[in-house]
Amino acid sequence: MSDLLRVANVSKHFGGIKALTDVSFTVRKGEIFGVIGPNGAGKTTLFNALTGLYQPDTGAIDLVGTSLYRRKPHEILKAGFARTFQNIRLFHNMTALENVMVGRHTRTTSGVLAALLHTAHNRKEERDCMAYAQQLLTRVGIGKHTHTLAKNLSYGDQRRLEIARALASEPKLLALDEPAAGMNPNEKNALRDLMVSLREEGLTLMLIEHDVKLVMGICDRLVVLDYGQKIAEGTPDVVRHDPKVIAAYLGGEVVV
Ligand SMILES: Nc1ncnc2c1ncn2[C@@H]1O[C@H](COP(=O)(O)OP(=O)(O)OP(=O)(O)O)[C@@H](O)[C@H]1O
Repeated sequence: MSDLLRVANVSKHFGGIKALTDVSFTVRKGEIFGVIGPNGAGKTTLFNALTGLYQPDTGAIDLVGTSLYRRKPHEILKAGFARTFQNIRLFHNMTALENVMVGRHTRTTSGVLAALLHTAHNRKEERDCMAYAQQLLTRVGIGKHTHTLAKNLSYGDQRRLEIARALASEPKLLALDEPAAGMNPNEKNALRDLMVSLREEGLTLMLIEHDVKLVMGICDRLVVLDYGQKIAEGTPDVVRHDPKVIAAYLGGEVVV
């Protein structure tokens, strides 16, 4: 498998807090790559630093040869790196379909003027965009909620809608920040099936997840953070038997 994302020596400090120190790893094309670690380990800070929400202090971040280091979030999205958020960020008073259509607009070409003038090109693009958004809603399992306002969807469905919106930008890499948080066991199973099928279609996924069983069951490889530093990297089998990981997690027991 070829390398998709190369992260080298990324650090991010907040005043005296070393949220990330010299974190390096590589995500390979077509894998599900987990990022785990205890609370406060730096997982979300890492996603924020990779996707432009935080400016890293040092390091290098490359997505198939394009540097994402200190680029703006919309530039990173356009380069092919989409994400979801730990605290769901949807347009609550817009329908599910409209939320996904917003996500699609990074890949449409009509400018503001064409939209105002309602040109033929603009109308066709909107129709295509709507059809594509509808397909994605079906793809993530909420096709019947097309016209439901985001705020009226169940928690699990809101998380799926976030995934559909991220997919609408046709990313090479999709980072999911705790997608299973608040989901019941059935919803988690559906989410796992969705992630596996996305990988089968060739998408590369990064996953922050507290459900260690889920993450160990689905990830090809993982990186483990503790106090902002990488303490382990490898397959689930390698990671779960790593003494540093065992100590960081449970103070002595093998991780699931
Ligand atoms: N904007 C910020 N300002 C100051 N400190 C921050 C900021 N963001 C994160 N931190 C600190 O950085 C450290 C890492 O936090 P982060 O949220 O990345 O951890 P995490 O591994 O995602 O935790 P959790 O599993 O609880 O979500 C913590 O000590 C946190 O308080």
